[in-house]
Amino acid sequence: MTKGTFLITGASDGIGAVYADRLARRGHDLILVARRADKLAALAQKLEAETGVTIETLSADLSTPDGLASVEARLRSDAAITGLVNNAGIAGETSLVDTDAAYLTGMINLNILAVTRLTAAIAPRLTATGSGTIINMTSVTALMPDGFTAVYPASKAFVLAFTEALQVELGSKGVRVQAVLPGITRTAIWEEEQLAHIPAEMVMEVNDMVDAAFAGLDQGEAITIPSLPDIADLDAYLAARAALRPNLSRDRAAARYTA
Ligand SMILES: NC(=O)C1=CN([C@@H]2O[C@H](COP(=O)(O)OP(=O)(O)OC[C@H]3O[C@@H](n4cnc5c(N)ncnc54)[C@H](OP(=O)(O)O)[C@@H]3O)[C@@H](O)[C@H]2O)C=CC1
Ligand SMILES: N[C@@H](C=O)C(=O)O
Repeated sequence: MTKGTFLITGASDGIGAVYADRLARRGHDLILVARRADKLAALAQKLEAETGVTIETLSADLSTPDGLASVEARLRSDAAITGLVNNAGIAGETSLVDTDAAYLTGMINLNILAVTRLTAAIAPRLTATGSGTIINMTSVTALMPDGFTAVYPASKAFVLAFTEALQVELGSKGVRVQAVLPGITRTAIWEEEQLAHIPAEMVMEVNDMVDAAFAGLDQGEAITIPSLPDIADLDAYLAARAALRPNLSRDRAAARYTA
């Protein structure tokens, strides 16, 4: 019996390439998406030979309207696709004032718009069958935007909020939705020079990160932070946020604003 096909964005390198490896070894057919067709083809050939699953590659620039539309169309129409890993993303900005506006637009298109539209493209089919999996790659910077750069952490905070909302909307209809928040992970998103200046105990190897994310998925976690030693810390954070909820919308301003 088929285990269903996963479409993975940003599968030509780094975290996405390891997801491809792990999902192939779990018996899933794959559709690998990224811009570099040669890298996708080489990975597909290797994994097909090693695992026997069927792997297709789609070369697309997800920061462009045409590239995004081509992958969206596939997600809408291909009933074999039962899983989506929204992984493609870029960082690389410097300060807001020094970063080219076109670069920031590309980052927002890829990190936010593509994640939104690809999820919206697959969601109707998954909710109709009451099954399937969506994995969204966010970042620990979603929880600590201060002290990093401005747009990248904000894009990842979007993905986290988007995913948490979908856990209610799609989760109630049988779709599994996971947010993965890696810390610093050794991939080409970082220059070697940058990693050399970060304490080694803060840098996770990419295989370890993805294996932990799968363990979180298998344990039914909605939010997986591979490096967080004590899950009670995340629970406390979420509980503190939930405690605000009853007072976040009221018919009168707080007394400190009206005295
Ligand atoms: N590494 C880290 O420390 C962390 C990473 N993350 C997130 O993990 C995800 C993967 O990052 P990582 O593996 O580290 O980065 P890499 O740079 O190693 O890989 C990025 C992948 O995205 C693809 N990609 C980039 N731009 C586009 C585009 N315009 N259209 C389609 N595909 C594109 C790249 O392929 P190609 O160039 O062939 O298009 C590549 O496959 C990102 O969302 C990142 O924000 C989160 C937290 C920490
Ligand atoms: N991708 C990393 C930053 O560039 C991160 O999310 O920590």
